[in-house]
Amino acid sequence: MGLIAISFSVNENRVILPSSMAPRKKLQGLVAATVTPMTPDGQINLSVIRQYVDYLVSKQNVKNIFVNGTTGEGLALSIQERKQLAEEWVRQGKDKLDHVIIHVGALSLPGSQELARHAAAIGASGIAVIAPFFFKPTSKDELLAFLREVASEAPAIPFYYYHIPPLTGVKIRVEELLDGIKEQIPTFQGVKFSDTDLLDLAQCINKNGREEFVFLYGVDEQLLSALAIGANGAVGSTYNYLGQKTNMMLQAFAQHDLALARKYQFLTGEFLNFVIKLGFGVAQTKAVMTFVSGIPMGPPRLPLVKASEEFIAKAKAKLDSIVWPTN
Ligand SMILES: CC(=O)N[C@@H]([C@@H](O)[C@H](O)[C@H](O)CO)[C@@H](O)CC(=O)C(=O)O
Repeated sequence: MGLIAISFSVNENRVILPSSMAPRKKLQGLVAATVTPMTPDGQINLSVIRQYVDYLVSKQNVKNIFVNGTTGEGLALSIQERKQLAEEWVRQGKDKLDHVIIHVGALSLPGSQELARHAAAIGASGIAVIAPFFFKPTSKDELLAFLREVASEAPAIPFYYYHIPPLTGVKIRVEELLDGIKEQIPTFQGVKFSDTDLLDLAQCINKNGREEFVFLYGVDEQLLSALAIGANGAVGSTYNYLGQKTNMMLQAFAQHDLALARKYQFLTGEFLNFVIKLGFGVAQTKAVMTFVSGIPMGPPRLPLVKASEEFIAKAKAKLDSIVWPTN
């Protein structure tokens, strides 16, 4: 990361990352959507984040993270907690990670702006924002206006739109949103596309070019299809514990070994298909990540409830039973 030395007793207006310090390496490949570790009594647990970073880098070969997103329960955290987590991830990621993207979306514009200023001040590599989803934008212009007001609070770091209509209910097509977006948001860098509408994604890539913007796909079980139409990489929950396997898929795809790439995708799909049938979400991701990494991720926050012991036993048995290609 292009970080400057900063003090972490953060006065958010004190340190603004100049554009020359922004990371030069384009965001691509895998980005782990981190879970937020919590103590058994439901407080955020910053003490394991260092271990978490080391685990991602050394065991999963994943050097990009997306903090406080869906998997990170960002919308279930207080502004203060989100800032503390962002600071700790940036601090622990320094000299180890390539990109630390902080999700700063919130239901209120001032909340989102405050988080955007904070992310810039602590040296995050970029920010991402979902569409507000209680009072929803009903048109491209309304959504763009909200995003612009957030992005302008962090004018020196890249901005990504986080498209996740299954959760936000905001179904404005990204193809439409991107038309002329650079004039409105000069820092606009790309999209985290967490939807199954591959026609929309394909149109975005076709019209804008994957060289100009970055397109990161967010439905892990369908990543190979997105790569085929030109996605630059992916942000997702499974890269926390299947990052190394998915990296093998990316490598096979890059080497035009489609048969091998498919094998990896089918096996990831076999696991996800199995757990989705059992009931799979953020709580279950925390449980899987706990048993795979050995790092205690703790329970989710209400209204989510922790995964059952039955789920954990079945998911573990399934994952252990998968025979991955040896190449
Ligand atoms: C709805 C949802 O949580 N989607 C996940 C996926 O990684 C998802 O867990 C995976 O594809 C399994 O279905 C990501 O797109 C979310 C994400 O990247 C985030 O945490 O911000």
